[in-house]
Amino acid sequence: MRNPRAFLRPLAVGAPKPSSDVPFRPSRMIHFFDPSNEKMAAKVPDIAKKVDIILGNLEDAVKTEKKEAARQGLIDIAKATDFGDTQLWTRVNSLDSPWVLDDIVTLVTEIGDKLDVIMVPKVEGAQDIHYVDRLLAQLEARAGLDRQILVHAILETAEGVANVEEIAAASPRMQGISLGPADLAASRRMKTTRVGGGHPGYIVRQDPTGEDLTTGRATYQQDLWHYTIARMVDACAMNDILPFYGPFGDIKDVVACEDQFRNAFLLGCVGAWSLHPVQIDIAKKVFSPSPEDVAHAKRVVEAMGDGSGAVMIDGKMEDDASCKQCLVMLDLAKSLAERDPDLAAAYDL
Ligand SMILES: CC(C)(COP(=O)(O)OP(=O)(O)OC[C@H]1O[C@@H](n2cnc3c(N)ncnc32)[C@H](O)[C@@H]1OP(=O)(O)O)[C@@H](O)C(=O)NCCC(=O)NCCSC(=O)C[C@](C)(O)C(=O)O
Ligand SMILES: [Mg+2]
Repeated sequence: MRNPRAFLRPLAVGAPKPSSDVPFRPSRMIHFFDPSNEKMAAKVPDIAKKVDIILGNLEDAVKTEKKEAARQGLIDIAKATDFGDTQLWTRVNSLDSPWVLDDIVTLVTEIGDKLDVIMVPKVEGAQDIHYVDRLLAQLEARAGLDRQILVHAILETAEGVANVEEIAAASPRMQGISLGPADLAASRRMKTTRVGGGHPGYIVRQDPTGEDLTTGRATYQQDLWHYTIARMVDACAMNDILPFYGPFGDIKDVVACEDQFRNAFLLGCVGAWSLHPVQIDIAKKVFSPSPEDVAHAKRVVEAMGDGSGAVMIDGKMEDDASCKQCLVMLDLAKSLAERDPDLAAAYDL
């Protein structure tokens, strides 16, 4: 582990200095596209205007024979597109794959000035982040970049979950972590076949009221991901980096997608992935606080003055701690309002 004074020193001569703060830009959805798919790629300039983050995916969901075309496609799109204040990310191939070294070297060299964040899949411990950290510093120095490219880890192995706190703290380059429920399910040998979401078999059942065990007992579906998301949120919050729910693979089930995203939002995640254009508006809706919640937060903060003491609002006690929750809500609303004129009008801040 690096000593605290060395933590913020560049890892290569001439590399940009690490920042002590992760920029908290609006990050409600990370929209995935396959840069080797011409139809998807053609939509990127328009989609980029609607999303907070657009991500060129090079890893799973890109066919083996298209890996190099996807890498080159992302370079071409990045060079040809003005992304405005939308963040450009990529997901590179996993660190044990034959493609990742060329992914990182080529992308930083060619479009390092345009890339905000590199998402690294299947991160298992701090050692994976340290490897990417040093490599990026060397490449940034060689490319003459004046700002660091940040790193986002996907939590998608049992080992990664067990080490999530050390992953979150591994480098000042860490921007955040996403849940990868499909690979994580496989790694844990969970008996599911889905990409995120619930399962009808994962339930609790009401106690029997008499001798009859088989009828009249309600069942309640439980959330398979609660433990992992909560643990990820804590690891991120304690290190001032950002937690995200990952993908929801049942594209047609927009209702359950909204539920899964909202659970993550309420637990502390700042955003989720959109795999299909239909999921962009779901994420925008869920990860933007409602105007009612923002109005309530404003009332509480105004009534609390310097934030100490206790007051009654609408029959409920408000104090320092509820005031702090309201400030979290207002900070988010303000940063979203700066980017989104409709929200600015709705929030009236
Ligand atoms: C699901 C799929 C196959 C349905 O694709 P489709 O073509 O069948 O859908 P569609 O409804 O017919 O599409 C309508 C139009 O939208 C376009 N379109 C469709 N999607 C997009 C998109 N994302 N961005 C931009 N455009 C898109 C599509 O090309 C089409 O264009 P057209 O009208 O001109 O014909 C397709 O949406 C897709 O491939 N999405 C991305 C999938 C992906 O990135 N998966 C990897 C992330 S999840 C993951 O890796 C797991 C994780 C974390 O690692 C772990 O849990 O372990
Ligand atoms: Mg995966």
